[in-house]
Amino acid sequence: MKGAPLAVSDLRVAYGRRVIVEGLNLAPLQPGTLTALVGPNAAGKSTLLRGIAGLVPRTRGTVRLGDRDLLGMSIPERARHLAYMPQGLPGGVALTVLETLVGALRAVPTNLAPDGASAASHAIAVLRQLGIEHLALRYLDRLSGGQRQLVGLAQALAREPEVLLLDEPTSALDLRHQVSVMTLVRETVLRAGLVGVVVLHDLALAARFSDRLVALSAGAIQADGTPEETLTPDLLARVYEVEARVERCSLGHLLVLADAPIKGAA
Ligand SMILES: Nc1ncnc2c1ncn2[C@@H]1O[C@H](COP(=O)(O)OP(=O)(O)OP(=O)(O)O)[C@@H](O)[C@H]1O
Repeated sequence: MKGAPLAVSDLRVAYGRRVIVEGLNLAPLQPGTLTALVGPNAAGKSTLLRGIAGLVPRTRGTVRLGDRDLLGMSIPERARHLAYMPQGLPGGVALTVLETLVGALRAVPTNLAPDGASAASHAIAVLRQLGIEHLALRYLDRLSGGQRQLVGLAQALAREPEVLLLDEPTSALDLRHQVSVMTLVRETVLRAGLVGVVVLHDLALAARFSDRLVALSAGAIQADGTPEETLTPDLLARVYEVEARVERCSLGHLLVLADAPIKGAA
């Protein structure tokens, strides 16, 4: 079990002069919990995730893991603590899935994979967990969108970092894989005591698998609480500009039913 909280304070993330997130504070994200980040298109969810990951130049504010300053670290040092899965894997990579994973593991050695042979067997084990070990020797740029997304997730999970940041890990997946991937992410976060943050558009998935649900719009936090606290018709009207109902299915999971866009909203 690992275990330091992640605290974000007074964060400012900008692309050149275009400020997307300003003065953002997040109450500490606890180890062993999964937080879903939701909000409309262009709300700033990916930007916030990239800012926390230290991937946007000149990001200001503090991102602390326990008493360690993540933004003040060098990139390799930060990579020992944090894994970030972007929305899409870069294209044009003439490597097999296994080579990609072993390369990622060898770039930041951990005690999970201290040498080449153990990196390969650990990589295969992670592929197996995701049900994609049959893709190990396939070339990355010849995979389907969903298969590539699963490989991206395998890369992020393989290192079992203390902080796991996933940007829309299920957007290209079919129903079965959406549920299996979110189950695996949640189990990994709980078992290894990781701080997990996942950007999701599917509010039912977000509600079902997260402990905490943060809603963002215009680069600012609009609600932050348990899924039940955050997902209210009022919040959905304010943030998504939609008339919606929040109900429970026969298994007790929250469902969001969007009825109509609110007239006059953009
Ligand atoms: N590299 C970039 N350079 C300049 N502006 C950017 C860049 N990336 C994103 N933006 C802008 O930042 C704003 C927030 O984008 P971001 O991708 O963070 O939103 P998001 O909430 O993740 O959206 P979506 O749900 O559509 O993926 C948008 O207005 C977008 O146009």
